[in-house]
Amino acid sequence: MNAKNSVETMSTKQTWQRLLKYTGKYKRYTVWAVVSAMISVASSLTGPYMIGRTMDQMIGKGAVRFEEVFRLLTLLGLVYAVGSLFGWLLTYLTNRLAYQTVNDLRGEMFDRMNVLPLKYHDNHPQGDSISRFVNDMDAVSDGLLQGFSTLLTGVITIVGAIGLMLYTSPLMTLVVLLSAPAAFYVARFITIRSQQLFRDQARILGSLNGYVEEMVGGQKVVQAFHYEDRSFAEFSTRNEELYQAGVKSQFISSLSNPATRLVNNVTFSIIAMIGSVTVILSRITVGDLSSFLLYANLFAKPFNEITGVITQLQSATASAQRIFQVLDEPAEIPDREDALNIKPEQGTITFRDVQFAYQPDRPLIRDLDLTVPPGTRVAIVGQTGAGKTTLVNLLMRFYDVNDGEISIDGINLNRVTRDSLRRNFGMVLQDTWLFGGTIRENIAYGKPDASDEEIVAAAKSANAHGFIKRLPHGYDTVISGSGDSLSQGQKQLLTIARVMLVDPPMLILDEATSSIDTLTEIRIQQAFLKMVEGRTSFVIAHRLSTIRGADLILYMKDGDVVESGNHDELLARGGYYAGLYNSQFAAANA
Ligand SMILES: Nc1ncnc2c1ncn2[C@@H]1O[C@H](COP(=O)(O)OP(=O)(O)OP(=O)(O)O)[C@@H](O)[C@H]1O
Repeated sequence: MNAKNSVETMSTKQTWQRLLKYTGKYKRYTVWAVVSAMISVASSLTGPYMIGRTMDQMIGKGAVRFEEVFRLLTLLGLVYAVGSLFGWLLTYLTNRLAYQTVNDLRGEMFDRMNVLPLKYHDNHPQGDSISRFVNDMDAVSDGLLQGFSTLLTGVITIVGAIGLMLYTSPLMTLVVLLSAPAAFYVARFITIRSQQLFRDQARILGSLNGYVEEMVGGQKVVQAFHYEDRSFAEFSTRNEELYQAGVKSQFISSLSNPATRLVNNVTFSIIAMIGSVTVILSRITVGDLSSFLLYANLFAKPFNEITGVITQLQSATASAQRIFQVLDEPAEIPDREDALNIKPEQGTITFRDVQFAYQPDRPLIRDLDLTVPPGTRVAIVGQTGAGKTTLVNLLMRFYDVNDGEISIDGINLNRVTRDSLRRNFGMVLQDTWLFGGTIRENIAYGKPDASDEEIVAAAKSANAHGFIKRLPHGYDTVISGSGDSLSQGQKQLLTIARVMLVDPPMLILDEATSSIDTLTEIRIQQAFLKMVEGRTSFVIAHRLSTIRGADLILYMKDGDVVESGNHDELLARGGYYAGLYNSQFAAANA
Protein backbone atom coordinates (compact mmCIF):
# COMPACT_ATOMS: atom_id res chain seq x y z
CA MET A 1 0.00 0.00 0.00
CA ASN A 2 1.52 3.34 -0.88
CA ALA A 3 1.63 6.30 1.46
CA LYS A 4 -1.17 8.11 -0.29
CA ASN A 5 -3.56 5.23 0.15
CA SER A 6 -2.58 4.71 3.75
CA VAL A 7 -3.55 8.28 4.61
CA GLU A 8 -6.71 8.17 2.56
CA THR A 9 -7.84 5.17 4.59
CA MET A 10 -6.66 6.72 7.86
CA SER A 11 -9.65 6.84 10.19
CA THR A 12 -10.67 9.88 12.17
CA LYS A 13 -9.43 8.13 15.30
CA GLN A 14 -6.02 7.39 13.81
CA THR A 15 -5.75 10.94 12.51
CA TRP A 16 -6.41 12.40 15.94
CA GLN A 17 -4.17 9.92 17.68
CA ARG A 18 -1.41 11.06 15.39
CA LEU A 19 -2.23 14.73 15.81
CA LEU A 20 -2.34 14.43 19.57
CA LYS A 21 1.15 12.96 19.55
CA TYR A 22 2.33 16.39 18.44
CA THR A 23 0.28 18.03 21.19
CA GLY A 24 1.59 15.50 23.70
CA LYS A 25 5.01 17.14 23.48
CA TYR A 26 3.60 20.06 25.44
CA LYS A 27 2.47 18.16 28.53
CA ARG A 28 3.12 21.17 30.77
CA TYR A 29 0.54 23.27 28.97
CA THR A 30 -1.87 20.33 28.87
CA VAL A 31 -1.65 19.68 32.60
CA TRP A 32 -2.21 23.33 33.46
CA ALA A 33 -5.01 23.57 30.93
CA VAL A 34 -6.75 20.61 32.61
CA VAL A 35 -6.29 22.19 36.06
CA SER A 36 -7.64 25.52 34.79
CA ALA A 37 -10.58 23.82 33.14
CA MET A 38 -11.38 21.98 36.39
CA ILE A 39 -11.31 25.14 38.48
CA SER A 40 -13.30 27.10 35.90
CA VAL A 41 -15.94 24.36 35.63
CA ALA A 42 -16.05 23.88 39.43
CA SER A 43 -16.90 27.56 39.77
CA SER A 44 -19.69 27.33 37.21
CA LEU A 45 -21.08 24.24 38.99
CA THR A 46 -20.91 25.88 42.40
CA GLY A 47 -22.97 28.81 41.09
CA PRO A 48 -26.31 26.97 40.75
CA TYR A 49 -25.91 25.38 44.18
CA MET A 50 -25.42 28.79 45.78
CA ILE A 51 -28.29 30.32 43.83
CA GLY A 52 -30.54 27.51 45.11
CA ARG A 53 -29.37 28.10 48.65
CA THR A 54 -29.95 31.83 48.26
CA MET A 55 -33.51 31.23 47.05
CA ASP A 56 -34.17 29.06 50.07
CA GLN A 57 -33.31 32.07 52.27
CA MET A 58 -36.28 33.90 50.77
CA ILE A 59 -39.04 31.82 52.30
CA GLY A 60 -41.92 34.21 51.69
CA LYS A 61 -43.10 37.79 51.96
CA GLY A 62 -41.38 39.37 54.98
CA ALA A 63 -39.41 36.20 55.64
CA VAL A 64 -36.12 36.94 53.87
CA ARG A 65 -32.80 36.39 55.66
CA PHE A 66 -31.05 39.39 54.15
CA GLU A 67 -27.75 38.84 55.91
CA GLU A 68 -27.44 35.29 54.66
CA VAL A 69 -28.60 36.31 51.15
CA PHE A 70 -25.96 39.02 51.05
CA ARG A 71 -23.23 36.63 52.27
CA LEU A 72 -24.14 33.99 49.69
CA LEU A 73 -24.31 36.49 46.85
CA THR A 74 -20.89 37.95 47.76
CA LEU A 75 -19.46 34.45 47.81
CA LEU A 76 -21.14 33.75 44.47
CA GLY A 77 -19.52 36.82 42.93
CA LEU A 78 -16.15 35.68 44.22
CA VAL A 79 -16.60 32.15 42.89
CA TYR A 80 -17.57 33.45 39.44
CA ALA A 81 -14.57 35.84 39.44
CA VAL A 82 -12.16 32.98 40.15
CA GLY A 83 -13.93 30.92 37.46
CA SER A 84 -13.47 33.69 34.89
CA LEU A 85 -9.80 34.04 35.75
CA PHE A 86 -9.16 30.35 35.19
CA GLY A 87 -11.37 30.39 32.10
CA TRP A 88 -9.08 33.04 30.65
CA LEU A 89 -6.02 30.99 31.65
CA LEU A 90 -7.52 27.99 29.89
CA THR A 91 -7.97 29.99 26.69
CA TYR A 92 -4.42 31.26 26.90
CA LEU A 93 -2.99 27.77 27.43
CA THR A 94 -5.03 26.13 24.68
CA ASN A 95 -3.92 28.92 22.35
CA ARG A 96 -0.31 28.14 23.08
CA LEU A 97 -0.92 24.44 22.74
CA ALA A 98 -2.66 24.76 19.37
CA TYR A 99 -0.16 27.21 17.91
CA GLN A 100 2.86 25.26 19.12
CA THR A 101 1.43 22.09 17.62
CA VAL A 102 0.72 23.70 14.27
CA ASN A 103 4.09 25.42 14.40
CA ASP A 104 5.76 22.01 14.69
CA LEU A 105 3.59 20.53 11.97
CA ARG A 106 4.39 23.42 9.66
CA GLY A 107 8.10 22.98 10.32
CA GLU A 108 7.89 19.29 9.61
CA MET A 109 5.93 19.85 6.44
CA PHE A 110 8.38 22.45 5.16
CA ASP A 111 11.23 20.06 5.92
CA ARG A 112 9.44 17.27 4.11
CA MET A 113 8.81 19.47 1.06
CA ASN A 114 12.56 19.97 0.82
CA VAL A 115 13.37 16.26 0.90
CA LEU A 116 10.61 15.08 -1.40
CA PRO A 117 11.92 13.86 -4.71
CA LEU A 118 11.48 16.12 -7.71
CA LYS A 119 8.96 13.58 -8.94
CA TYR A 120 6.54 14.70 -6.22
CA HIS A 121 6.83 18.37 -7.16
CA ASP A 122 6.57 17.53 -10.87
CA ASN A 123 3.29 15.72 -10.23
CA HIS A 124 1.59 18.05 -7.74
CA PRO A 125 0.32 21.53 -8.53
CA GLN A 126 2.13 24.14 -6.46
CA GLY A 127 -1.17 25.78 -5.51
CA ASP A 128 -2.41 22.58 -3.92
CA SER A 129 0.78 22.24 -1.87
CA ILE A 130 0.45 25.85 -0.77
CA SER A 131 -3.17 25.23 0.16
CA ARG A 132 -2.11 22.33 2.38
CA PHE A 133 0.49 24.55 3.91
CA VAL A 134 -1.79 27.50 4.61
CA ASN A 135 -5.49 26.59 4.61
CA ASP A 136 -5.18 23.09 6.01
CA MET A 137 -2.81 24.24 8.75
CA ASP A 138 -5.29 26.98 9.70
CA ALA A 139 -8.13 24.47 9.85
CA VAL A 140 -6.09 22.19 12.13
CA SER A 141 -5.15 25.12 14.33
CA ASP A 142 -8.80 26.23 14.63
CA GLY A 143 -9.89 22.67 15.35
CA LEU A 144 -7.31 22.22 18.10
CA LEU A 145 -8.03 25.59 19.57
CA GLN A 146 -11.80 25.24 19.73
CA GLY A 147 -11.87 21.48 20.13
CA PHE A 148 -9.48 21.25 23.02
CA SER A 149 -11.09 23.79 25.35
CA THR A 150 -14.64 22.86 24.44
CA LEU A 151 -14.09 19.14 24.89
CA LEU A 152 -12.14 19.57 28.08
CA THR A 153 -14.58 21.89 29.83
CA GLY A 154 -17.48 19.95 28.31
CA VAL A 155 -16.43 16.60 29.74
CA ILE A 156 -15.66 18.01 33.18
CA THR A 157 -18.96 19.90 33.24
CA ILE A 158 -20.92 16.80 32.26
CA VAL A 159 -19.30 14.65 34.96
CA GLY A 160 -19.67 17.34 37.63
CA ALA A 161 -23.27 18.14 36.68
CA ILE A 162 -24.25 14.46 36.85
CA GLY A 163 -22.76 14.18 40.36
CA LEU A 164 -24.58 17.27 41.62
CA MET A 165 -27.87 16.29 39.97
CA LEU A 166 -27.69 12.85 41.56
CA TYR A 167 -27.12 14.52 44.93
CA THR A 168 -30.22 16.70 44.44
CA SER A 169 -32.67 14.25 42.87
CA PRO A 170 -31.78 10.77 41.56
CA LEU A 171 -35.17 10.39 39.82
CA MET A 172 -34.93 13.57 37.82
CA THR A 173 -31.27 12.76 37.04
CA LEU A 174 -32.41 9.52 35.49
CA VAL A 175 -34.73 11.41 33.12
CA VAL A 176 -31.89 13.75 32.13
CA LEU A 177 -29.48 10.86 31.55
CA LEU A 178 -31.96 8.86 29.52
CA SER A 179 -32.44 11.76 27.15
CA ALA A 180 -28.69 12.36 26.67
CA PRO A 181 -28.09 9.52 24.17
CA ALA A 182 -30.90 10.90 22.01
CA ALA A 183 -29.07 14.20 21.60
CA PHE A 184 -25.81 12.38 21.04
CA TYR A 185 -27.17 10.08 18.32
CA VAL A 186 -28.91 12.91 16.54
CA ALA A 187 -25.59 14.77 16.44
CA ARG A 188 -23.67 11.69 15.37
CA PHE A 189 -26.10 10.93 12.56
CA ILE A 190 -25.51 14.39 11.13
CA THR A 191 -21.76 14.35 11.76
CA ILE A 192 -21.13 11.21 9.77
CA ARG A 193 -22.93 12.69 6.81
CA SER A 194 -21.05 15.96 6.88
CA GLN A 195 -17.58 14.43 7.32
CA GLN A 196 -17.27 13.33 3.70
CA LEU A 197 -18.52 16.72 2.58
CA PHE A 198 -15.71 18.45 4.48
CA ARG A 199 -13.17 16.19 2.86
CA ASP A 200 -14.55 17.11 -0.56
CA GLN A 201 -14.43 20.77 0.35
CA ALA A 202 -10.72 20.65 1.30
CA ARG A 203 -9.93 18.75 -1.91
CA ILE A 204 -11.81 21.21 -4.12
CA LEU A 205 -10.18 24.17 -2.35
CA GLY A 206 -6.76 22.65 -3.10
CA SER A 207 -7.65 22.18 -6.75
CA LEU A 208 -9.00 25.73 -7.00
CA ASN A 209 -5.78 27.08 -5.49
CA GLY A 210 -3.77 25.03 -7.98
CA TYR A 211 -5.78 26.51 -10.85
CA VAL A 212 -5.50 30.09 -9.62
CA GLU A 213 -1.78 29.64 -9.15
CA GLU A 214 -1.44 28.36 -12.74
CA MET A 215 -3.50 31.21 -14.15
CA VAL A 216 -1.85 33.96 -12.14
CA GLY A 217 1.61 32.55 -12.87
CA GLY A 218 0.84 32.32 -16.57
CA GLN A 219 -1.05 35.61 -16.91
CA LYS A 220 1.06 36.70 -19.88
CA VAL A 221 0.30 33.53 -21.77
CA VAL A 222 -3.35 33.66 -20.73
CA GLN A 223 -3.66 37.15 -22.18
CA ALA A 224 -1.54 36.42 -25.24
CA PHE A 225 -3.82 33.54 -26.19
CA HIS A 226 -7.04 35.42 -25.33
CA TYR A 227 -7.67 32.66 -22.84
CA GLU A 228 -9.26 35.02 -20.29
CA ASP A 229 -12.84 33.98 -20.98
CA ARG A 230 -12.09 30.26 -20.95
CA SER A 231 -9.89 30.67 -17.90
CA PHE A 232 -12.70 32.54 -16.16
CA ALA A 233 -15.24 29.91 -17.22
CA GLU A 234 -13.06 27.11 -15.83
CA PHE A 235 -12.43 29.11 -12.66
CA SER A 236 -16.16 29.76 -12.28
CA THR A 237 -16.94 26.06 -12.59
CA ARG A 238 -14.44 25.16 -9.86
CA ASN A 239 -15.47 28.13 -7.74
CA GLU A 240 -19.12 27.09 -8.05
CA GLU A 241 -18.12 23.55 -7.08
CA LEU A 242 -16.37 24.92 -3.98
CA TYR A 243 -19.37 27.09 -3.18
CA GLN A 244 -21.73 24.14 -3.47
CA ALA A 245 -19.47 21.91 -1.38
CA GLY A 246 -19.07 24.65 1.25
CA VAL A 247 -22.78 25.39 1.49
CA LYS A 248 -23.67 21.72 1.62
CA SER A 249 -21.14 20.80 4.28
CA GLN A 250 -21.96 23.85 6.41
CA PHE A 251 -25.69 23.28 6.04
CA ILE A 252 -25.56 19.61 7.01
CA SER A 253 -23.17 20.13 9.90
CA SER A 254 -25.02 23.20 11.19
CA LEU A 255 -28.16 21.08 11.55
CA SER A 256 -26.60 19.26 14.45
CA ASN A 257 -26.69 22.21 16.87
CA PRO A 258 -30.41 23.09 16.51
CA ALA A 259 -31.33 19.40 16.42
CA THR A 260 -29.60 18.61 19.72
CA ARG A 261 -30.98 21.84 21.18
CA LEU A 262 -34.48 20.68 20.34
CA VAL A 263 -33.97 17.34 22.10
CA ASN A 264 -32.55 19.15 25.13
CA ASN A 265 -35.39 21.64 25.32
CA VAL A 266 -37.97 18.87 25.33
CA THR A 267 -36.08 17.14 28.15
CA PHE A 268 -35.83 20.39 30.05
CA SER A 269 -39.61 20.89 29.92
CA ILE A 270 -40.27 17.35 31.15
CA ILE A 271 -37.87 17.79 34.08
CA ALA A 272 -39.45 21.12 34.99
CA MET A 273 -42.84 19.41 35.23
CA ILE A 274 -41.58 16.44 37.24
CA GLY A 275 -39.62 18.86 39.44
CA SER A 276 -42.68 21.01 40.17
CA VAL A 277 -44.61 17.93 41.28
CA THR A 278 -41.68 16.86 43.50
CA VAL A 279 -41.62 20.31 45.13
CA ILE A 280 -45.40 20.15 45.74
CA LEU A 281 -44.86 16.77 47.36
CA SER A 282 -42.24 18.55 49.51
CA ARG A 283 -39.49 16.10 48.61
CA ILE A 284 -37.19 18.95 47.52
CA THR A 285 -37.16 22.71 48.09
CA VAL A 286 -37.78 25.38 45.44
CA GLY A 287 -34.09 26.21 45.76
CA ASP A 288 -33.19 22.59 45.02
CA LEU A 289 -35.42 22.60 41.96
CA SER A 290 -33.91 25.78 40.59
CA SER A 291 -30.39 24.41 41.26
CA PHE A 292 -31.33 21.19 39.48
CA LEU A 293 -32.74 22.98 36.47
CA LEU A 294 -29.57 25.05 36.23
CA TYR A 295 -27.52 21.82 36.44
CA ALA A 296 -29.62 20.18 33.76
CA ASN A 297 -28.91 23.18 31.58
CA LEU A 298 -25.20 23.07 32.40
CA PHE A 299 -25.23 19.35 31.61
CA ALA A 300 -26.89 19.87 28.21
CA LYS A 301 -24.81 22.90 27.19
CA PRO A 302 -21.59 21.01 26.50
CA PHE A 303 -23.47 18.65 24.18
CA ASN A 304 -24.59 21.64 22.17
CA GLU A 305 -21.13 23.19 22.26
CA ILE A 306 -19.43 19.94 21.41
CA THR A 307 -21.72 19.34 18.45
CA GLY A 308 -21.04 22.96 17.51
CA VAL A 309 -17.27 22.39 17.36
CA ILE A 310 -17.74 19.10 15.58
CA THR A 311 -17.97 21.12 12.36
CA GLN A 312 -14.56 22.55 13.06
CA LEU A 313 -13.18 19.24 14.22
CA GLN A 314 -14.34 17.54 11.04
CA SER A 315 -12.80 20.17 8.87
CA ALA A 316 -9.61 19.87 10.98
CA THR A 317 -9.64 16.10 10.52
CA ALA A 318 -9.91 16.38 6.74
CA SER A 319 -7.12 18.96 6.72
CA ALA A 320 -4.89 16.94 9.05
CA GLN A 321 -5.29 13.98 6.70
CA ARG A 322 -4.13 16.13 3.78
CA ILE A 323 -1.14 17.31 5.82
CA PHE A 324 -0.22 13.77 6.87
CA GLN A 325 -0.51 12.75 3.23
CA VAL A 326 2.43 15.05 2.47
CA LEU A 327 4.34 13.98 5.59
CA ASP A 328 3.92 10.33 4.55
CA GLU A 329 5.13 10.86 1.01
CA PRO A 330 8.36 8.91 0.74
CA ALA A 331 11.35 11.21 0.86
CA GLU A 332 14.06 11.04 -1.74
CA ILE A 333 15.90 7.78 -1.13
CA PRO A 334 18.65 8.82 1.28
CA ASP A 335 22.29 8.66 0.29
CA ARG A 336 23.91 5.31 1.02
CA GLU A 337 25.70 5.17 4.33
CA ASP A 338 29.02 4.74 2.60
CA ALA A 339 28.26 7.48 0.04
CA LEU A 340 31.28 9.52 -0.96
CA ASN A 341 31.77 13.24 -1.10
CA ILE A 342 33.34 13.70 -4.47
CA LYS A 343 35.67 16.35 -5.72
CA PRO A 344 36.33 15.13 -9.24
CA GLU A 345 39.95 15.45 -10.23
CA GLN A 346 39.39 14.82 -13.89
CA GLY A 347 35.66 14.79 -14.24
CA THR A 348 35.20 12.10 -16.90
CA ILE A 349 31.49 11.39 -17.07
CA THR A 350 30.34 8.02 -18.33
CA PHE A 351 26.84 6.75 -19.09
CA ARG A 352 26.73 2.95 -19.33
CA ASP A 353 23.63 1.04 -20.46
CA VAL A 354 21.44 3.70 -18.86
CA GLN A 355 17.73 2.96 -18.84
CA PHE A 356 15.13 5.33 -17.54
CA ALA A 357 11.37 5.87 -17.55
CA TYR A 358 9.23 8.41 -15.70
CA GLN A 359 6.37 5.93 -15.81
CA PRO A 360 7.24 2.23 -15.71
CA ASP A 361 5.14 1.43 -18.76
CA ARG A 362 6.66 4.18 -20.90
CA PRO A 363 10.42 3.64 -21.30
CA LEU A 364 12.19 6.81 -22.37
CA ILE A 365 15.94 6.28 -22.28
CA ARG A 366 17.10 2.85 -23.45
CA ASP A 367 20.70 1.62 -23.28
CA LEU A 368 22.40 4.99 -23.35
CA ASP A 369 26.20 4.74 -23.59
CA LEU A 370 28.32 7.83 -23.57
CA THR A 371 31.73 9.03 -22.42
CA VAL A 372 32.40 12.70 -21.83
CA PRO A 373 36.09 13.47 -21.22
CA PRO A 374 36.94 16.28 -18.77
CA GLY A 375 36.65 19.82 -20.11
CA THR A 376 34.34 18.76 -22.95
CA ARG A 377 31.69 21.18 -24.07
CA VAL A 378 28.64 19.08 -24.76
CA ALA A 379 25.69 20.49 -26.66
CA ILE A 380 22.48 18.53 -26.37
CA VAL A 381 20.09 19.09 -29.24
CA GLY A 382 16.91 17.48 -30.45
CA GLN A 383 13.25 18.12 -30.85
CA THR A 384 11.02 18.96 -27.97
CA GLY A 385 10.29 15.99 -25.72
CA ALA A 386 13.39 14.19 -27.00
CA GLY A 387 14.76 13.77 -23.47
CA LYS A 388 17.29 16.61 -23.18
CA THR A 389 16.07 17.78 -19.78
CA THR A 390 15.76 14.18 -18.66
CA LEU A 391 19.46 13.65 -19.31
CA VAL A 392 20.22 16.62 -17.06
CA ASN A 393 17.76 15.33 -14.43
CA LEU A 394 19.68 12.06 -14.33
CA LEU A 395 23.09 13.76 -14.19
CA MET A 396 21.99 15.83 -11.19
CA ARG A 397 20.23 12.80 -9.68
CA PHE A 398 16.89 14.61 -9.55
CA TYR A 399 15.75 11.23 -10.80
CA ASP A 400 17.70 7.97 -10.48
CA VAL A 401 18.40 5.68 -13.40
CA ASN A 402 16.33 2.49 -13.51
CA ASP A 403 19.22 0.43 -14.79
CA GLY A 404 22.82 0.88 -15.90
CA GLU A 405 24.98 3.58 -14.35
CA ILE A 406 26.27 7.08 -14.66
CA SER A 407 29.71 7.68 -13.20
CA ILE A 408 32.20 10.46 -12.64
CA ASP A 409 35.85 9.37 -12.81
CA GLY A 410 34.62 5.79 -12.51
CA ILE A 411 32.55 6.41 -9.36
CA ASN A 412 28.92 5.44 -9.78
CA LEU A 413 26.71 8.45 -8.98
CA ASN A 414 24.61 6.19 -6.74
CA ARG A 415 27.61 5.97 -4.44
CA VAL A 416 28.06 9.72 -4.25
CA THR A 417 26.26 12.05 -1.86
CA ARG A 418 23.70 14.12 -3.76
CA ASP A 419 24.95 17.20 -1.99
CA SER A 420 28.54 16.85 -3.17
CA LEU A 421 27.39 15.87 -6.66
CA ARG A 422 25.21 18.95 -6.98
CA ARG A 423 27.91 21.18 -5.58
CA ASN A 424 30.10 20.13 -8.48
CA PHE A 425 27.56 21.25 -11.04
CA GLY A 426 26.60 24.85 -11.62
CA MET A 427 23.16 25.13 -13.15
CA VAL A 428 21.68 27.94 -15.19
CA LEU A 429 18.12 27.22 -16.21
CA GLN A 430 15.78 28.93 -18.62
CA ASP A 431 13.35 29.50 -15.78
CA THR A 432 15.42 31.98 -13.88
CA TRP A 433 14.64 31.65 -10.22
CA LEU A 434 15.20 34.75 -8.12
CA PHE A 435 13.90 35.46 -4.67
CA GLY A 436 12.67 38.58 -2.90
CA GLY A 437 15.85 40.33 -1.69
CA THR A 438 18.70 42.47 -2.96
CA ILE A 439 20.63 41.79 -6.15
CA ARG A 440 23.64 41.12 -3.93
CA GLU A 441 21.81 38.44 -1.93
CA ASN A 442 20.51 36.86 -5.10
CA ILE A 443 23.98 36.54 -6.57
CA ALA A 444 25.39 35.21 -3.28
CA TYR A 445 22.70 32.51 -3.02
CA GLY A 446 25.15 29.63 -3.42
CA LYS A 447 27.91 31.29 -1.36
CA PRO A 448 26.31 33.42 1.36
CA ASP A 449 29.68 34.37 2.89
CA ALA A 450 31.06 35.80 -0.37
CA SER A 451 32.80 39.17 -0.06
CA ASP A 452 31.59 42.23 -1.97
CA GLU A 453 34.63 42.00 -4.21
CA GLU A 454 33.83 38.41 -5.13
CA ILE A 455 30.22 39.31 -5.89
CA VAL A 456 31.22 42.21 -8.10
CA ALA A 457 33.86 40.06 -9.86
CA ALA A 458 31.26 37.37 -10.57
CA ALA A 459 28.81 39.97 -11.87
CA LYS A 460 31.53 41.40 -14.10
CA SER A 461 32.37 37.96 -15.51
CA ALA A 462 28.68 37.45 -16.19
CA ASN A 463 28.42 40.83 -17.96
CA ALA A 464 25.85 41.81 -15.35
CA HIS A 465 27.85 44.51 -13.56
CA GLY A 466 26.93 47.24 -16.08
CA PHE A 467 23.18 46.96 -15.76
CA ILE A 468 23.35 46.41 -11.98
CA LYS A 469 25.30 49.66 -11.59
CA ARG A 470 22.58 51.50 -13.50
CA LEU A 471 19.86 50.26 -11.13
CA PRO A 472 18.70 52.87 -8.59
CA HIS A 473 20.48 51.23 -5.66
CA GLY A 474 23.04 49.16 -7.54
CA TYR A 475 23.74 45.86 -5.80
CA ASP A 476 21.40 46.83 -2.98
CA THR A 477 18.37 47.15 -5.26
CA VAL A 478 15.61 44.99 -3.87
CA ILE A 479 13.85 42.80 -6.41
CA SER A 480 10.58 40.96 -5.99
CA GLY A 481 10.47 37.17 -5.83
CA SER A 482 9.70 36.84 -9.52
CA GLY A 483 12.26 39.49 -10.47
CA ASP A 484 9.53 41.23 -12.46
CA SER A 485 11.31 44.56 -12.47
CA LEU A 486 14.15 43.01 -14.51
CA SER A 487 14.16 41.91 -18.13
CA GLN A 488 14.39 38.23 -19.00
CA GLY A 489 17.98 38.71 -20.21
CA GLN A 490 18.99 40.58 -17.05
CA LYS A 491 17.53 37.81 -14.93
CA GLN A 492 19.55 35.24 -16.81
CA LEU A 493 22.73 37.32 -16.41
CA LEU A 494 22.09 37.36 -12.65
CA THR A 495 21.73 33.60 -12.53
CA ILE A 496 24.95 33.25 -14.52
CA ALA A 497 26.69 35.54 -12.01
CA ARG A 498 25.33 33.34 -9.24
CA VAL A 499 27.00 30.28 -10.76
CA MET A 500 30.20 32.19 -11.56
CA LEU A 501 30.51 33.07 -7.89
CA VAL A 502 30.34 29.43 -6.84
CA ASP A 503 32.86 28.49 -9.53
CA PRO A 504 31.85 24.84 -9.94
CA PRO A 505 34.01 22.42 -11.95
CA MET A 506 31.09 21.34 -14.17
CA LEU A 507 28.17 23.16 -15.70
CA ILE A 508 24.67 22.56 -16.89
CA LEU A 509 23.09 25.27 -18.96
CA ASP A 510 19.67 25.48 -20.46
CA GLU A 511 19.90 28.10 -23.16
CA ALA A 512 16.96 30.48 -23.24
CA THR A 513 14.74 29.99 -26.24
CA SER A 514 12.86 33.19 -25.58
CA SER A 515 13.88 36.13 -27.66
CA ILE A 516 16.21 38.51 -25.94
CA ASP A 517 17.48 41.74 -27.47
CA THR A 518 20.59 41.25 -29.55
CA LEU A 519 22.90 43.16 -27.25
CA THR A 520 21.83 41.21 -24.16
CA GLU A 521 22.04 38.00 -26.13
CA ILE A 522 25.63 38.75 -27.09
CA ARG A 523 26.37 39.53 -23.44
CA ILE A 524 24.84 36.23 -22.36
CA GLN A 525 26.73 34.34 -25.03
CA GLN A 526 30.01 35.92 -23.92
CA ALA A 527 29.18 35.11 -20.32
CA PHE A 528 28.32 31.53 -21.26
CA LEU A 529 31.59 31.17 -23.18
CA LYS A 530 33.60 32.51 -20.27
CA MET A 531 31.78 30.19 -17.94
CA VAL A 532 32.31 27.00 -19.93
CA GLU A 533 36.01 27.69 -20.49
CA GLY A 534 38.00 24.70 -19.24
CA ARG A 535 34.97 23.11 -17.62
CA THR A 536 32.95 20.07 -18.52
CA SER A 537 29.66 21.53 -19.61
CA PHE A 538 26.31 20.25 -20.78
CA VAL A 539 24.29 22.81 -22.66
CA ILE A 540 20.76 22.23 -23.83
CA ALA A 541 21.53 24.28 -26.87
CA HIS A 542 19.28 26.26 -29.14
CA ARG A 543 21.73 28.71 -30.71
CA LEU A 544 23.92 27.78 -33.60
CA SER A 545 26.97 29.51 -32.14
CA THR A 546 26.77 27.35 -29.01
CA ILE A 547 26.18 24.19 -30.98
CA ARG A 548 28.98 24.86 -33.45
CA GLY A 549 31.45 25.71 -30.69
CA ALA A 550 30.72 22.45 -28.85
CA ASP A 551 33.28 19.64 -28.73
CA LEU A 552 30.54 17.06 -28.69
CA ILE A 553 27.01 17.39 -30.00
CA LEU A 554 24.45 14.86 -28.81
CA TYR A 555 21.43 14.64 -31.04
CA MET A 556 18.57 13.14 -29.04
CA LYS A 557 15.42 11.55 -30.38
CA ASP A 558 12.75 9.72 -28.38
CA GLY A 559 15.03 9.39 -25.37
CA ASP A 560 18.04 8.03 -27.29
CA VAL A 561 21.20 9.73 -28.39
CA VAL A 562 20.96 8.88 -32.06
CA GLU A 563 23.98 10.85 -33.26
CA SER A 564 27.07 12.22 -31.56
CA GLY A 565 30.17 14.02 -32.78
CA ASN A 566 31.25 17.58 -33.53
CA HIS A 567 29.54 19.94 -35.94
CA ASP A 568 31.62 19.07 -38.98
CA GLU A 569 31.45 15.32 -38.40
CA LEU A 570 27.70 15.35 -37.97
CA LEU A 571 27.17 17.60 -40.95
CA ALA A 572 29.26 15.27 -43.08
CA ARG A 573 27.22 12.30 -41.91
CA GLY A 574 24.08 13.84 -43.43
CA GLY A 575 21.76 12.44 -40.74
CA TYR A 576 19.38 14.03 -38.21
CA TYR A 577 21.75 16.79 -37.20
CA ALA A 578 22.42 17.76 -40.80
CA GLY A 579 18.65 17.89 -41.29
CA LEU A 580 18.25 20.16 -38.28
CA TYR A 581 21.09 22.39 -39.43
CA ASN A 582 19.78 22.67 -42.96
CA SER A 583 16.21 23.37 -41.90
CA GLN A 584 16.91 25.80 -39.09
CA PHE A 585 20.32 27.36 -39.28
CA ALA A 586 21.79 27.11 -42.78
CA ALA A 587 19.58 29.83 -44.29
CA ALA A 588 20.28 32.20 -41.41
CA ASN A 589 23.95 31.43 -41.71
CA ALA A 590 24.14 31.86 -45.47
N1 LIG B 1 8.07 14.51 -14.60
C1 LIG B 1 7.71 13.81 -15.65
N2 LIG B 1 6.84 12.78 -15.53
C2 LIG B 1 6.47 12.07 -16.60
N3 LIG B 1 6.92 12.27 -17.86
C3 LIG B 1 7.79 13.27 -18.05
C4 LIG B 1 8.22 14.10 -16.97
N4 LIG B 1 9.09 15.01 -17.46
C5 LIG B 1 9.19 14.77 -18.79
N5 LIG B 1 8.41 13.73 -19.15
C6 LIG B 1 8.29 13.15 -20.51
O1 LIG B 1 9.54 12.68 -20.89
C7 LIG B 1 9.83 13.01 -22.24
C8 LIG B 1 11.14 13.78 -22.34
O2 LIG B 1 10.97 15.03 -21.69
P1 LIG B 1 12.16 16.09 -21.57
O3 LIG B 1 11.67 17.19 -20.69
O4 LIG B 1 13.40 15.40 -21.18
O5 LIG B 1 12.28 16.60 -23.07
P2 LIG B 1 13.18 17.78 -23.65
O6 LIG B 1 13.96 17.22 -24.77
O7 LIG B 1 13.94 18.44 -22.58
O8 LIG B 1 12.06 18.75 -24.20
P3 LIG B 1 12.09 20.34 -24.31
O9 LIG B 1 13.07 20.72 -25.34
O10 LIG B 1 10.69 20.60 -24.77
O11 LIG B 1 12.37 20.86 -22.96
C9 LIG B 1 8.62 13.77 -22.74
O12 LIG B 1 7.83 12.86 -23.48
C10 LIG B 1 7.92 14.21 -21.50
O13 LIG B 1 6.54 14.21 -21.72
